[in-house]
Amino acid sequence: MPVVRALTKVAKKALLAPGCGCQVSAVAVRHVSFSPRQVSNASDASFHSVSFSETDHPKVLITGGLGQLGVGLAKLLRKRYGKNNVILSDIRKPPTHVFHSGPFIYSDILDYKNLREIVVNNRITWLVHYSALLSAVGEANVALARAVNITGLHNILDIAAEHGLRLFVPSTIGAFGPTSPRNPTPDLCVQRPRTIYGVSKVHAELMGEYYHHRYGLDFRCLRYPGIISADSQPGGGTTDYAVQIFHDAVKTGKFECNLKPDTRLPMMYIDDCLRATLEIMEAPAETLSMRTYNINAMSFTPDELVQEVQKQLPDLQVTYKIDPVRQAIADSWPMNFDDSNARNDWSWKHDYDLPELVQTMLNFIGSESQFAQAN
Ligand SMILES: NC(=O)C1=CN([C@@H]2O[C@H](COP(=O)(O)OP(=O)(O)OC[C@H]3O[C@@H](n4cnc5c(N)ncnc54)[C@H](O)[C@@H]3O)[C@@H](O)[C@H]2O)C=CC1
Ligand SMILES: CC(=O)[C@H](N)C(=O)O
Repeated sequence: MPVVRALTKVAKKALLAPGCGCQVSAVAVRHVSFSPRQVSNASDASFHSVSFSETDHPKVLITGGLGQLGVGLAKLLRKRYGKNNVILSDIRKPPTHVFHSGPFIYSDILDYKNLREIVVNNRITWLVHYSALLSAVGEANVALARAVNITGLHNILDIAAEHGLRLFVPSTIGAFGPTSPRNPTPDLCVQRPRTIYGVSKVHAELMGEYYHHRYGLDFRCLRYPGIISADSQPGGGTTDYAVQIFHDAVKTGKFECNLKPDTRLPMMYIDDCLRATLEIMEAPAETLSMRTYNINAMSFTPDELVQEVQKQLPDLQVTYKIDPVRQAIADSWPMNFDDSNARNDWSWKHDYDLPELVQTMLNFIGSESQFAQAN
């Protein structure tokens, strides 16, 4: 598969480069007057939150923008800030409609110099860091997940701190583990995830908060539940079944589920997720009592989802063939997410519960499939 080959090549390059972290450090120290790696004591901390004036539009860069979430986020942000103020980037080739919908640029987050050029040349003020390997693909390629999710994040943090960017990095329900309280899971509790994905996301939360306190980096982070979208495909996670069921139900009337029928996980419709992202990015700093928030909308099991879909498509046939890797991951994740801090601090509120989600997904995929048949 070309994408997998490209990713593996990138990872090998990063991992085999002599002291790949040190190379980045050398670049930062040589060319930048202020670098987190140069600041020797807290009183010198001199990275101030964006010189961005609230009356100006931000200039946004989205990394890993061709995955499940990036294209939708770019569409939302472009509507608000103008088409040319939001740049999508990825290491993959964009489909034609994405390429023509606004600025797209190649960016490998493991290439620090290239990242810095993009930020400088485009006068970026906000960075949304979406590049990652998700939970299931991460377990299948730990070395690559470590490079992209951890080394890549280090590059992003340094670039954001050096250039005074507002930085958004999503975390996940996967940042919790079997020893966390699971029903519900609060913002602050034991976090001992058992996947490289989860470990890298806890690392991202802690590093972002550290850079915020140490260097004044304007770091903002939401822990997303499993995200469900109709017009973009998930990238290899544990919650992917909750997207696939809609496509299979409409196209074949049959669905094989890879999680047990009673596996309960927090989930959210993509529109709520993207709106939450916009809201946390726009929230005045003084409303944020924390820098990493849980957000939630609903929580369901495969069995409950099937029952809701069958209200619309009663002939849907469902079988279960459990994937042991995904099942073990799901069994260690939150069942319900406590997002009361987000609701109190910056008035987070979801719009979609399970019935609206199912109706919206079936309407979208159904009309798309009718259109395809007619053409
Ligand atoms: N989709 C979901 O259900 C959830 C997503 N998130 C987080 O949201 C973010 C976006 O998620 P998705 O869009 O679903 O992910 P995805 O897996 O669909 O897309 C990730 C993108 O990162 C790109 N990428 C990989 N290596 C790269 C590199 N070296 N340089 C630049 N780009 C690279 C890939 O080409 C891909 O387009 C991720 O950080 C993920 O952890 C968190 C919780 C739930
Ligand atoms: C919840 C997530 O972070 C993602 N969808 C995954 O299942 O890995």
